[in-house]
Amino acid sequence: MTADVAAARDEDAQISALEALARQARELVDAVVLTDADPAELAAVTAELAALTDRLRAVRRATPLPHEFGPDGTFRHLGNAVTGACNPHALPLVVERPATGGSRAELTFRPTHEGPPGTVHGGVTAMILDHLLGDTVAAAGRPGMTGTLTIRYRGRVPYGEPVVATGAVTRVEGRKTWADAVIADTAGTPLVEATGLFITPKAWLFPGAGG
Ligand SMILES: CCCCCCCC/C=C\CCCCCCCC(=O)SCCNC(=O)CCNC(=O)[C@H](O)C(C)(C)COP(=O)(O)OP(=O)(O)OC[C@H]1O[C@@H](n2cnc3c(N)ncnc32)[C@H](O)[C@@H]1OP(=O)(O)O
Repeated sequence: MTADVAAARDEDAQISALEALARQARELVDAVVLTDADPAELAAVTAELAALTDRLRAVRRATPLPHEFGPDGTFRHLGNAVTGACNPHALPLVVERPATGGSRAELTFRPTHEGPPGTVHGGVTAMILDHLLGDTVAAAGRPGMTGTLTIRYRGRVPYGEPVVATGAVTRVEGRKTWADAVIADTAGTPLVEATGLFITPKAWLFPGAGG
């Protein structure tokens, strides 16, 4: 085994272990939101969690996991707030890019995403749509930063039930790209609609230009 292959296997093992930790941390958050344990039990669990937090902090990175190209050549950001498999905060959203164009994701929100009673928080759905729009423009070869994001909340988004998010580019002009996205129920009824204007930074047109 060459040193390169050994290093790649070490990295794979590190990432798999981090993904497992992030999944468990999501389970923990869900358990916290729904627990009905008594105060003594809550205090005991809190003390154990404080000890675990100290153990993780003992070996600390300076920054979250980087944006990078994975072993299969595709772009990945394992620490991303929306898609990052190693980020407990992430849903995580798994985005597909259908051959017909645009982006698509099936997702199920959890009680931890609740805003109004029985309804997913509007900021959470906006975050998902922002990311899906960003992926949609990137899939069209026009990666960009969100310039504006307009949301129309048409119906309550439930948690605990699958919904589908889809996005498509609608217009391009110079470094600007507009796209629409929607979260719909499985019957196709739109619940939240979004329009975004994305601006491709000059540096991304000519990577390395720095401007
Ligand atoms: C090597 C490439 C690597 C790429 C890798 C990507 C892979 C992707 C893969 C997977 C998908 C990931 C998906 C992520 C999705 C998440 C997206 C977010 O959450 S983004 C965070 C929130 N947004 C910000 O933080 C922006 C902060 N703002 C800025 O950085 C700048 O203001 C920026 C880039 C938006 C524009 O800066 P300027 O200097 O390039 O723009 P100027 O030259 O001033 O303007 C150009 C034109 O755009 C208009 N413009 C600029 N900003 C605007 C705005 N905010 N709203 C409307 N128009 C704007 C201007 O009026 C101008 O228009 P006129 O040419 O005159 O017609």
